[in-house]
Amino acid sequence: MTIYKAFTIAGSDSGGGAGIQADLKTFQELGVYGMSAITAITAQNTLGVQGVFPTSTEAIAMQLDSIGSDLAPDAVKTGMLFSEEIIRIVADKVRRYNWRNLVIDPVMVAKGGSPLLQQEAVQSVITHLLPLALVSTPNLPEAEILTRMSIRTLSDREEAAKIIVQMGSQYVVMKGGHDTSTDQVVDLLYDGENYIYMENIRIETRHTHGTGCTYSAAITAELAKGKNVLEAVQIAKAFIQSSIEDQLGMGSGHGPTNHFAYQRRQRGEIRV
Ligand SMILES: Nc1ncnc2c1ncn2[C@@H]1O[C@H](COP(=O)(O)OP(=O)(O)O)[C@@H](O)[C@H]1O
Ligand SMILES: Cc1ncc(COP(=O)(O)O)c(N)n1
Repeated sequence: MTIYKAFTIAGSDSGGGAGIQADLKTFQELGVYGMSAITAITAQNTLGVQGVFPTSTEAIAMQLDSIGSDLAPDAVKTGMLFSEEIIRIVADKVRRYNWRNLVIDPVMVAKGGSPLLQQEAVQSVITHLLPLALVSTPNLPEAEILTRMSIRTLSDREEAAKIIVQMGSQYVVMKGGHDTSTDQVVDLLYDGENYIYMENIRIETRHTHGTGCTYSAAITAELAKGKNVLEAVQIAKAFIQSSIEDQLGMGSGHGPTNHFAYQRRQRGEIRV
């Protein structure tokens, strides 16, 4: 049996709901071997981010070289990259090791409002990273910052998706979780030609810490197994939907999603 390998380049979340921890749990649940390079350590729980400690650029470059020189990932994702300097190193190594199945989650701000990307680094995401992306997964505020447009209507989303594809990302998944004006969550997948809408009932919950990380990790895991982008996004959507629905209810703030839920449902252990 072939075991496919997925690699996450992201920040550590001590609370275990987002970042590296969410990515590795998701990889494991979806049956791929997980590897990681840590760009920053965050002291974090369901109440917020108490501290951010970027990893040294030397340590980041070495982690990327360790993977690149030996463990050939089948798909790679990026999460919290924090600074322009870190983005440049990551982009350089992605090109050097020819990592093509690349998912960019342009993480900017944690749910509680703490910055996870320095403002001056936004331009490097556009210049250095998006052109390398097979898929990018901005949420609505991130898409607004990347495109410098205000996104209110579905046609605004389509226009913003077009701009992000023009920036070089082959596919864009614009996540709709932040639009709380309806009882649906609407994600949009754009491949440069077709707009595909994915709609789900909005689950009423405060436990959405790490949804974006988990969703992009699930896309990465499925790409690692050889799924095409549409298939990978559809499976990831089912994964994130189950993990929000079957709440763990941990902590007194924004709790983590339930990374066990999707597989437990597949095995019939949780009734839908
Ligand atoms: N309350 C919710 N109910 C159902 N799906 C949600 C909910 N919140 C987010 N999602 C889904 O979770 C994924 C991540 O969404 P989003 O919150 O927009 O991104 P981020 O976590 O990066 O801020 C998307 O697929 C989105 O549709
Ligand atoms: C280390 C780290 N990376 C990313 C996020 C974003 O989390 P979310 O997916 O909830 O936006 C986070 N809170 N912490």
